[in-house]
Parts: sequence; structure tokens; C-alpha cells
Amino acid sequence: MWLWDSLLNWLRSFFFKQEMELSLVGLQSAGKTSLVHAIATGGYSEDMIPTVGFNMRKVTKGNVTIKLWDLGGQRRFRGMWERYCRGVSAIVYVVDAADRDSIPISRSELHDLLTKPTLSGIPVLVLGNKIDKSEAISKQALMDQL
Ligand SMILES: Nc1nc2c(ncn2[C@@H]2O[C@H](COP(=O)(O)OP(=O)(O)OP(=O)(O)O)[C@@H](O)[C@H]2O)c(=O)[nH]1
Ligand SMILES: [Mg+2]
Repeated sequence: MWLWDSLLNWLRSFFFKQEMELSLVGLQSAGKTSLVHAIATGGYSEDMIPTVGFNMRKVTKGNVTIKLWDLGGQRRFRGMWERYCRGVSAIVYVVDAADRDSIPISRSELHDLLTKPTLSGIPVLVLGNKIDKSEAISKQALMDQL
């Protein structure tokens, strides 16, 4: 019986295998690379180095393989966000909810990205990060400000 179940699950895995690509964008220090690290390894490290250009990482969980494009958030890298967001299954826009001064810039970069015709129809998840910090703004305030 156990063998039969295993065999069925193995056969099923061929039909339900899924591959998706996600792009992570957002201002520098928002926590994109930390998030990728957490998804891939389950761990968190304080000493992350700023991403120069981009990193690509493939993560497999069960039948799902996710290709993650982790893009640099410094101003000089923002021009390439659009190129690496084209054709992905979804875009994850990471915002540092505790860095109140940066939110207006984050807002304008998000809105700029949303106007790109090449990205129309791609779902965007806005992720308010660093909510463990006491100075982080609430979910509602973040939604209003973005
Ligand atoms: N308190 C707190 N710190 C975080 C969190 N996520 C990331 N950090 C810290 O924020 C800093 C920047 O994180 P990164 O993951 O390098 O940020 P990034 O968005 O990849 O930055 P760029 O590569 O420059 O675009 C690091 O010191 C992280 O440890 C969080 O949820 N809470
Ligand atoms: Mg990074």
C-alpha cells in the first residue's frame, strides 16, 4: 500500500511540476537578498552585502521550482529592473517599512515600474519588510503612502 502511494505520488509529480520566475525589486537595503536567503536556506544573516547588478538563485520546494532574480536596489541599478521583470510570473516589490524617509522614493520607483507597457498584466506583490523594528509604519499607512 505504501509502495503504491509512493508510486502514485511520483507519477503525480510529473503532471504537477511547476516552474515559475519571480523578480525582486525595491530600493537598496529593503531586504531583497535577505528574503531570498531566507527562502532558500531558512536562515537570516545581519551582514548582507549590497547587490551589485543582480543575483539569480533557483529554489526547489516540492514540485515547484522558483527562479529568483534578486536585483540591486541602488539608483544606478534601477534602470535594469524592467529588463529583468519582463516575462516573469510575478514581481515582488520590497519596501523597508521602517525607513520612513525612503518611502516617497520607493513609491515613485514603484509607480514608474507600473507604467512600463512591457510589464502590464504581471502581478505585483508589495511586501512591507522590517516590521520587527519599532519605527516601522503600519500596513494601512504603508498602503496609503504607496
Ligand atoms: N530588522 C530587520 N532587518 C532586515 C530585515 N531584512 C533585511 N534586513 C537587514 O537590512 C540590510 C539590507 O538587507 P539586504 O537584504 O542586503 O537588502 P537588499 O534589498 O538586498 O539591498 P540591495 O542589494 O542594496 O538592493 C541587512 O543588514 C539586513 O540584515 C528585516 O526584516 N528586519
Ligand atoms: Mg541585495
